[in-house]
Amino acid sequence: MPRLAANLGFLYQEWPFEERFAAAAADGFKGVEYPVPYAHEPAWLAGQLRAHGLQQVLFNAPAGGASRDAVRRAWEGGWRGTASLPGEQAAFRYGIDLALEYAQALDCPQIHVMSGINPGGSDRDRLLWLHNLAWAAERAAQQHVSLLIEAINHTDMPGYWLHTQQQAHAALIEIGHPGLGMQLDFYHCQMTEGDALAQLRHYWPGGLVRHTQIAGAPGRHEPDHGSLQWRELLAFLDAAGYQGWLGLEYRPRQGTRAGLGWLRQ
Ligand SMILES: O=C(O)[C@@H](O)C(=O)CO
Ligand SMILES: [Mg+2]
Repeated sequence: MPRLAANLGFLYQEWPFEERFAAAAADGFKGVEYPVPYAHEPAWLAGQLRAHGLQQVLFNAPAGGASRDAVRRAWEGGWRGTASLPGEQAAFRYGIDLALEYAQALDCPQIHVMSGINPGGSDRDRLLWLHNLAWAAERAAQQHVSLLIEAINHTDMPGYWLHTQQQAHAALIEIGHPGLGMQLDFYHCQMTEGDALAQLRHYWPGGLVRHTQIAGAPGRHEPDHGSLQWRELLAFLDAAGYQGWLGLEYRPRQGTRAGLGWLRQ
């Protein structure tokens, strides 16, 4: 079984965000991830991690905005990253630098960089995306932080630029920066490509999968609800010697603790 990280943006919603660290630690988690840390000061978040013996495994670069206030409002305002968006390069660079500040404070080795809602984006937008990622990867590497990209399905996030594994891997190979890797979310993969296990088998040899996330598909509930071959996926990662984390990024059907039973199966 890979190391498991509780995604505090999805799990433990019975508790206010401020209390989710304690709740996750009480259930035995050693790692946490969440998409949006920017409503809290890095020192406070670092204190929570220390107090509860947790490791910060992943968080997202800002979804948008070129100031602290704008960053705090970005997710609610519908932004989902700026990496492929023309006219947003100032926000993109501001966001990367802010994320790197948080990564230092939280001792977090990797950051997810979202590409943005860009339906019908052009070849030029693709070049911008690659250019932005290359710039950001180099900047992050100076601080020993890796950047990750994740394909997100269009049912949950219509118009999201990066939505297939093929698109992600082609971009990573083209950029060729060692500090850039793949966040393979089995839920999104199952929703888009239909067979997450086949995709994992296909792309694993490229060595670009650095982080994984899981939820049942469809529904995005516990992994044992739906068509995801979660046992086979976990067995594959074990057999392949996967050293990364598996983020539990699902909406529990009837409470987080009641829903942890699939892990004991
Ligand atoms: O899958 C997801 O939704 C997340 O991993 C994320 O970072 C964007 O919402
Ligand atoms: Mg995900």
